[in-house]
Amino acid sequence: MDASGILSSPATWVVALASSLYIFYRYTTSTFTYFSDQGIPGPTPIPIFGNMWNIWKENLPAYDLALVKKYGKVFGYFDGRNPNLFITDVEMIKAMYVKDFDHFVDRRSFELKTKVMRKWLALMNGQEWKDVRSSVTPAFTSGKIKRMSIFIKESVANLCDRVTTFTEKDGKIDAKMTFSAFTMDVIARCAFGLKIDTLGNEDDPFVNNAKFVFHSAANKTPAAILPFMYPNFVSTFAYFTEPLIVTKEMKFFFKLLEDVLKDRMQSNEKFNDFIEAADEAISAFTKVVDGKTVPMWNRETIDEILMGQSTLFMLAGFDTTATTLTSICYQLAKNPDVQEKLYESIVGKMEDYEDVCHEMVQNIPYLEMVIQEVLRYYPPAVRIDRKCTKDYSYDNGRIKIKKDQMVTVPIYALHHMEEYYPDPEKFDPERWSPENKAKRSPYAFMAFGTGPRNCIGMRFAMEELKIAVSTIVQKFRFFPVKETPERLQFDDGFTQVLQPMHAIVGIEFRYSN
Ligand code: HEM
Repeated sequence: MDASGILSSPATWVVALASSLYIFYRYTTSTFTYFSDQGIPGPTPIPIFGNMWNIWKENLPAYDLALVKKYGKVFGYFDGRNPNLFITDVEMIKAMYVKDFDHFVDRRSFELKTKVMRKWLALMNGQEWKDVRSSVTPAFTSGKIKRMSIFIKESVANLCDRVTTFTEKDGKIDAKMTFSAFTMDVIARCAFGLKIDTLGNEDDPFVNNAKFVFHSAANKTPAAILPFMYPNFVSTFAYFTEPLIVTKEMKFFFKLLEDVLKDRMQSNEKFNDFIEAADEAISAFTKVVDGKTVPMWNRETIDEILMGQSTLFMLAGFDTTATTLTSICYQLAKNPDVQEKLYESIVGKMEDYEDVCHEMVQNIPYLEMVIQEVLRYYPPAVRIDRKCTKDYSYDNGRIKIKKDQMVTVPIYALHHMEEYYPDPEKFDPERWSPENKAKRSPYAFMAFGTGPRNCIGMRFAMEELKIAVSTIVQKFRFFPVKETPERLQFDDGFTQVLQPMHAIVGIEFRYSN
């Protein structure tokens, strides 16, 4: 038979198809003995999906907790064909996220090519990440945050007006909606230099575009897990895949910032916001070339880095902080003793101050304890990960981690482990008294991550939370109403940030108001 005869034979096509399927099958399953060869337990993976089949329909916090309960503190998991070691062992967390950080500098990344997003700190790798992180860090010093606290206070004043209206009209609030409007207002002011009436104006393009960016329906479809299972596919076919991530709503914010930066170039005004602080910090970052100290980047690159961090500020800071405030409000409604004790602590501190301000919120131990317990109970980021950048061995070779392997800490599950937090489903701020805190490893609390790649916005977030809580708890009292759920529920789906649902609580003015 000649070549054309062979090609047209059905048998050839059957063999070719069967061989392709076999090769594909082998490709998607060839890694599946990676953990069992090391004696590490874990759920059984299936071809193509690994352990991620149906995860987009799950409730991620409950899913992770069930895995930890079943397989223990160290287990193997597969994102598609990619091994991912899940750890809730505090010594391992310390080793990989802090002590041997130089093996785990990177986070999972999708190598985006789109301008601005490719400069997002959260997605950058290696030396580039180190440079940008070092250059942006001075924008988050206590002094810079104090300057930005003025904007937070203005937004809190708007929040109180809005809550007053709800109190008079309905006697209850939808906490997530109310606090989302507030955190968006803070971000518009601090990261975009804009004073928009976010709280009152639902038609504002800033609000509408942000809503779309944050409430992507894709989290509940298999599309959400594609970049996790096959990141190289997403990078290789970036032309087709990136428009799914870089939507026109996202581009709205890039354009907005570009315009803000252009305006600022022509102005000598001082703004005291994040853009200004970050611009100063990034522009001042230097390198040494031929013995001479010169700026690290040219103006064009500085603008791109700046826009990257401002848009990331919005993505990383909006929902996380709104979810935390919602959870605080819910727990105060459900725990009146805690609420009263918090009220007394804040009012006691106010004796030395005319108004809630940066200095006033710095040292209120019980406020800190309540926020810590809320972040323990409901950590907004469900999981964090690191990518191994150089082969690594733990505990004298008992566990081997190869370059490119992922290591994940399921934060929600870690925070609900009996071993670290006895009676973990009990909301108890006393866990954070200095004596109780000293008994526990600091690595059992990961709400802001840990090590050199932890949350860069942590101090800003804490400032925002403390100013908002200190102000509203003095004026209002929260309590459960018939719509308040027995347990706070979170939306299903492969979401990176907890999404509280039906967080309706009653609200009344304090008598002293
Ligand atoms: C309650 C509020 C917040 C929580 C719970 C939170 C939590 C986290 C967590 C868990 C991480 C990963 C850390 C790790 O991998 O070790 C992270 C990273 C990050 N967060 Fe936050 N965050 C909050 C607010 C903010 C705010 C307000 C900003 C911006 C000002 C921000 C900016 C970032 C950035 C840029 C990163 C990536 C850092 C890097 O890769 O170097 N976050 N955050």
